[in-house]
Amino acid sequence: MNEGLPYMRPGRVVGLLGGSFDPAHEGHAHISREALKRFALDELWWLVSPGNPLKSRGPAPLDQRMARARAVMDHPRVRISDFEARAGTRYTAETLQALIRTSPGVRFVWLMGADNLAQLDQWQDWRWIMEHVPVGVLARPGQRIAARNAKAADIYRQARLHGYASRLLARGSAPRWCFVNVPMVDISSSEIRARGLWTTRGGVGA
Ligand SMILES: Nc1ncnc2c1ncn2[C@@H]1O[C@H](COP(=O)(O)OP(=O)(O)OP(=O)(O)O)[C@@H](O)[C@H]1O
Ligand SMILES: O=C(O)c1ccc[n+]([C@@H]2O[C@H](COP(=O)([O-])O)[C@@H](O)[C@H]2O)c1
Repeated sequence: MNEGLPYMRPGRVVGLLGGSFDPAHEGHAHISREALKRFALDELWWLVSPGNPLKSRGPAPLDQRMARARAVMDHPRVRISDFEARAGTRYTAETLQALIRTSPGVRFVWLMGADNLAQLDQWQDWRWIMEHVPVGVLARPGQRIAARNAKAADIYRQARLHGYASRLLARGSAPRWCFVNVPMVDISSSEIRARGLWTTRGGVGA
């Protein structure tokens, strides 16, 4: 049972971009295209979260966030998935365990923007994540210093792969992570919400 995700042959490399996507925007699409190239991914799956465990405010309804995500990211190698809601997982470590169980032999890479690297040490079982899944981090405006000072980056400094070798990220075993300095797109979901372009009940604002 793969909870709605496609069958992937063992050995294929799948990047996972988890997020609230409340709403999805061009920044997500941009880092996805960059990640496909920079980390030599075969596919990339957006995991539209039922809700970030660290955020107190609940996001817009999942079906509306999924619909917006599909409209923003139309790419033959990117899939938009509600795997976490289907599998009943919320924490990333649990989600990764479920994915590894359902897709044996597939090489997963966890992807995130630099802001999330700075907070990674607050995630549930974050060391398990680092020890089991390679992590690709993409530059985000204003987050360079926070990412550089991240506790996770310091603890796992020996496991860091240089940006120029990013295409090898999934070719070795964890712990292994890589920060890539991609061109940056300065946009966030919170800014879109603040401008009233996405209502808290979902959908495009009036
Ligand atoms: N403009 C961007 N540049 C780089 N990474 C980004 C960008 N926007 C989002 N990301 C990354 O995409 C993932 C999902 O992001 P998320 O859905 O939380 O969007 P967000 O814009 O960060 O939302 P919010 O403003 O509500 O925190 C996270 O890993 C985040 O770091
Ligand atoms: O597992 C955790 O403890 C955890 C804590 C915070 C965030 N995450 C995940 O990080 C991803 C980005 O979250 P967000 O809300 O910043 O888009 C999303 O997949 C979340 O489920 C996971």
